[in-house]
Amino acid sequence: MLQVEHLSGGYSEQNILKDISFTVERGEMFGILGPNGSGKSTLLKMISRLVPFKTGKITVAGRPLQAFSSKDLAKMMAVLPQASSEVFPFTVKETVELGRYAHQRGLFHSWTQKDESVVQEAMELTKVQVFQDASIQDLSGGERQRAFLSQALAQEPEILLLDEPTNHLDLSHQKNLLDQLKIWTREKGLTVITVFHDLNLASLYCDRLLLLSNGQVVQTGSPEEVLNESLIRSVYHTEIEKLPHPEVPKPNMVLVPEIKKAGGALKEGHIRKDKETVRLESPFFLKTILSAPNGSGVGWKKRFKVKNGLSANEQDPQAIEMIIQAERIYSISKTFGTGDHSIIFVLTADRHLHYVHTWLVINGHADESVLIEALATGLEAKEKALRKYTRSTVADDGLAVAFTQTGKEIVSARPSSEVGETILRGVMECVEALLEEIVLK
Ligand SMILES: Nc1ncnc2c1ncn2[C@@H]1O[C@H](COP(=O)(O)OP(=O)(O)OP(=O)(O)O)[C@@H](O)[C@H]1O
Repeated sequence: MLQVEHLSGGYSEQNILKDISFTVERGEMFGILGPNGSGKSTLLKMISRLVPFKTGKITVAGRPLQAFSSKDLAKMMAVLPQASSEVFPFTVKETVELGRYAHQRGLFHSWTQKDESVVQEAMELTKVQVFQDASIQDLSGGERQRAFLSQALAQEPEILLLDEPTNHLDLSHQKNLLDQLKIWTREKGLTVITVFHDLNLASLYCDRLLLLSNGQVVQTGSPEEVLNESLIRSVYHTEIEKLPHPEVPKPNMVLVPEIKKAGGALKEGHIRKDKETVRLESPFFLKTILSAPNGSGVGWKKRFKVKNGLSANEQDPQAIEMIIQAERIYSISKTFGTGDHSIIFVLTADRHLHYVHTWLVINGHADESVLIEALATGLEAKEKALRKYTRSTVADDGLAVAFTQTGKEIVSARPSSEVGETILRGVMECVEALLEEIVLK
């Protein structure tokens, strides 16, 4: 539908865009990303012929861009520019009606039934009919954005060029707009080329992305290919992490603020014990993965508690609570390693080992995969130790692995890794110590 080949040019002698090439297929939703000033708007302006290019070629539906008359080009593509505070004092409906200009014929442009129905439909889709008689100057930023989108749709284009279309829109209007555009690409074959600042919206909605930096293409491809963690970090010069979206197979990029560096190393001194409870109070949040009968999952927690089933429940979203149905709780804690290279083991049980809850507090930094590895290794360690020493049946035990997310970067917690071996050894020694504790008391 659109072919851009070796495009270069700018506003003066100096080229803003340098040797840009890409193609966009009919019915595709194509996103343009890049830092401020990288040339995204300039690229849209060259495609819509608002800014001439110096060298290269743009082909639209098989024809060179220059070969289109202004009216033919307006029927082919509509542009929603970056929101501006300067607008003419037209009503919303008059503004949308301007979108029909290219479709009107004859010297005395007559307004047809078709024009009216297209305008009504465009207003309906963008939900601006309610203020169709209001002056566009009196609308909020988001309402204006929708009115101009309505104007672009009234043009009935084959290609829609959008410059940050979700700017000024609240969450539900962002979603409605992008969902609607996606439906049009699928059902009507509309081609959408859109600039995005929000990497996650681009990831969710675009079929392919183009990443610009200093007027040059850094990468084109699927969201998975373009939203590469190290590439995004180097282009945007910022700390970012890539996670899978929880519901759809698209990457989700999350900013990592500098304040997250708060923290430190935890010690056994943070643990408090008595006959009915064992508590660990961390002064900062720990990244925690939990496998427990009353709920498993990943989250940030500060307090860890094992209590006997006789005391009252506390609803504390920052806490992990495990229960032992016995009057007396036996516990053991040990530290392996030193300082910010250490693991604190805390095991709690009842006299008959019907319940053996395990906490592994790891002074170190782990990504999602290491978190999962540590949990799996912890489960394996506990099963091995308990099978060797005591029980053969599986009980309702809880296992929590918590990382301080400061200090050493842990690259693996599989059983064969250094951390994995420590987990296997530590759990075994703690089970032995726990048995001694029970026998002695
Ligand atoms: N009309 C103009 N005359 C001269 N230079 C311009 C003009 N418009 C933009 N530029 C320059 O061209 C470069 C690219 O601007 P452009 O607006 O295309 O970037 P962008 O990627 O869209 O940025 P942003 O994310 O901030 O909207 C910038 O250095 C900008 O200063």
